[in-house]
Amino acid sequence: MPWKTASTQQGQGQAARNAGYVAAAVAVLAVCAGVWHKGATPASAPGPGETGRQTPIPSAALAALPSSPSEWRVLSEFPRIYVADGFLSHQECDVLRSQVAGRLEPAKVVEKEENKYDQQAKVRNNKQIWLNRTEERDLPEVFHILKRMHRAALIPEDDAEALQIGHYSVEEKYETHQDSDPRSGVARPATMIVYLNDVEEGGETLFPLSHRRECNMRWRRDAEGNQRFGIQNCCDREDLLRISAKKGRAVLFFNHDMGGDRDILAEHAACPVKQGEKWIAQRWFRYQPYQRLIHPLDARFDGLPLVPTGGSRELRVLSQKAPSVYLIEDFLGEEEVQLLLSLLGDARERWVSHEETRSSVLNAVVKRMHQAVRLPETAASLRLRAPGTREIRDLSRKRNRFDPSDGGPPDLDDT
Ligand SMILES: O=C(O)CCC(=O)C(=O)O
Ligand SMILES: [Fe+2]
Repeated sequence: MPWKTASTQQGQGQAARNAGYVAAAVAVLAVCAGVWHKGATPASAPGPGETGRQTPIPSAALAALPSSPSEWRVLSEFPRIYVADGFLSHQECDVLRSQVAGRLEPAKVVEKEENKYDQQAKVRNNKQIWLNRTEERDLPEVFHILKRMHRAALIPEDDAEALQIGHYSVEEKYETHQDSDPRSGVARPATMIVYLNDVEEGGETLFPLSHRRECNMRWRRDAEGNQRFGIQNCCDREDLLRISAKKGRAVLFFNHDMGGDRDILAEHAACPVKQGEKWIAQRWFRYQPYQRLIHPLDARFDGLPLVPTGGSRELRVLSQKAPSVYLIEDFLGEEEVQLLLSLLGDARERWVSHEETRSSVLNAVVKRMHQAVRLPETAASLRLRAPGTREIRDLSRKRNRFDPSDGGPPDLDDT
């Protein structure tokens, strides 16, 4: 296992330790601003509880709103790519699609060259719309989805471009590209895509990772001598990370590394749809407020736990920035708390590792912690002490490429 370092210190009685660990089932995540925000946070950025907030939704109305029971799976740590099935309900997918209402227009790319239209069609030939401020702010179904997207990415609600709804017909695609181009002043540290329908064939989101050169926008001859352009060379390859479009499935990926620089490995593409059509909702997250939209508070997920959340292990936002503080209830089960206490034994403090303990429970807890803060497993070691804390340190750039023979993501190619 990549996380390691073990040391023991003696002292402190069992009773005091137990008291300290009562809090262990609740995790408070303070996400270091330096990890997520490159440069200073603008002073004008509104935070929770500041002016502009609307009245919280009454608790009676909350029960009717769907929660997000989906678990995030880690597909890649460098770059960080996550997937959650059922992130949106089918009904929510339909609500987003219905916003399009005949407004689709050809999608554009940041382009500096002449002959823009041809170039664009070669790179990207699908259609899309951007929701407007009013739709994002005033439609409860929409803003609840947006709030959930931001909680999942651990990014403040106003740090994003408008939601896009995209559509691909047969043969429509988007060649390999990066979502972020800081040199042109377009820094999009993370992206979330939610598929709004099942695609019959094709239409996967492809991450070539270390095979980028084999998939870039050039003509190549395949084994049968056929000329194939760009991602046509890669979209049928079983050895590459391809995520098939399943209704409600979300993909979250980070376009910048943990130091804030654009990560070339986050390059990706939309494979051509072969049969059927493809609908997506896409959020491009920013480092700073972009639209200056303030969403109403939702007592299930904003602020201290006064109302029960929609489900166990839901993330509650205590503070969105400076610092970002999140709370997760029922983070550990009783059995897990007992296991951690037993690993501590008589020691006052102890660093524990999977190598040393061979504990599958510990392994699962550590993985869950990393998943919760959207950080690679190599980025920390687990220190047990009263009260229990998890330290994030050693942000080494150890590569952990997608390897299908490694267990990989289960059935991601099934539609
Ligand atoms: O549709 C997809 O799978 C990817 C879309 C995409 O990467 C984009 O629009 O930037
Ligand atoms: Fe993209």
